[in-house]
Parts: sequence; C-alpha cells; structure tokens
Amino acid sequence: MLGAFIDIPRCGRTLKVLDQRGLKDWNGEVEAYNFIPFGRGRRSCPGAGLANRVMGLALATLIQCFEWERISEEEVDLTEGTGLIMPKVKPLEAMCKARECMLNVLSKL
Ligand code: HEM
Repeated sequence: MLGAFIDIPRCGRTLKVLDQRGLKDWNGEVEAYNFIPFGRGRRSCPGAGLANRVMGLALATLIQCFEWERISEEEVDLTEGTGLIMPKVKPLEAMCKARECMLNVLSKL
C-alpha cells in the first residue's frame, strides 16, 4: 500500500487506499479506527496500545474526579473547524473543580 486516507462525504466514511493500481475502497480487516491516528503498516506507532489505555484512563479520571461547568450560561459552540484532527472553531473553555470525595484518589496519582 502506498498510502491511505479517509474520504468523508456528508454522511458515512470510506477508507480509500492508493496502491500501484490506483485508488480503491479499503477491503482489509483492520477497521478499528476511522481516522488512522497511529499510522498503518510496518512503521505504524508501536505505542498505540499504551496510548489507548492511557487516554481511556485520563478521560475517565477527568469525568470521575472533577465537576465540570460552562464558563457562562451560553451553550458550548460545537462547530467543527477544518483540519486533520477535527478542531473546534471556538476552543473549549470550561471550569473544573475536584470532587471532594476524590481528593484522596487524586493525591495518589
Ligand atoms: C495518542 C498518542 C499517539 C499517537 C496519536 C501516535 C501516533 C503516531 C503516528 C501517526 C506515528 C507514525 C506512524 C507512521 O509513520 O506510519 C507514530 C510513530 C511512533 N510512535 Fe506514536 N503515537 C502516540 C503515542 C505513542 C506512545 C505512547 C509511544 C511510546 C511509548 C509512541 C511511540 C512511537 C514510535 C517509537 C514511533 C516510530 C515508529 C517507527 O517509525 O517505526 N507513540 N506514532
């Protein structure tokens, strides 16, 4: 495979691969990711397993150990910007406060 990219039409996502014979739909079995965050093939990221576990733990910690609030009454603007990593047009600003019952856990991290 020479390269791969995701074609994202308005609805649905299709993984395309570019090989010596041209561009075609990906028919492989590795469909775990829609956005190939860790690359593919022999030089793909060897830290993917670790990164996936750490990201899950980090997200779970943020949700379980903190109270989150908007900075104003205004709804959070979820408009997507352009770019490879789906940035928000307006970066998120939020307030968080450690949950008292989790201080013991947090102090041990
Ligand atoms: C969210 C976290 C991470 C992302 C999104 C990520 C993504 C990537 C990508 C896209 C590549 C290039 C793959 C390619 O060239 O096709 C790469 C390479 C690599 N990553 Fe990661 N990575 C992450 C975390 C980690 C971690 C935690 C480690 C090590 C503990 C690591 C070690 C490496 C190494 C050594 C390479 C070079 C592999 C090579 O060139 O053979 N990465 N990573």
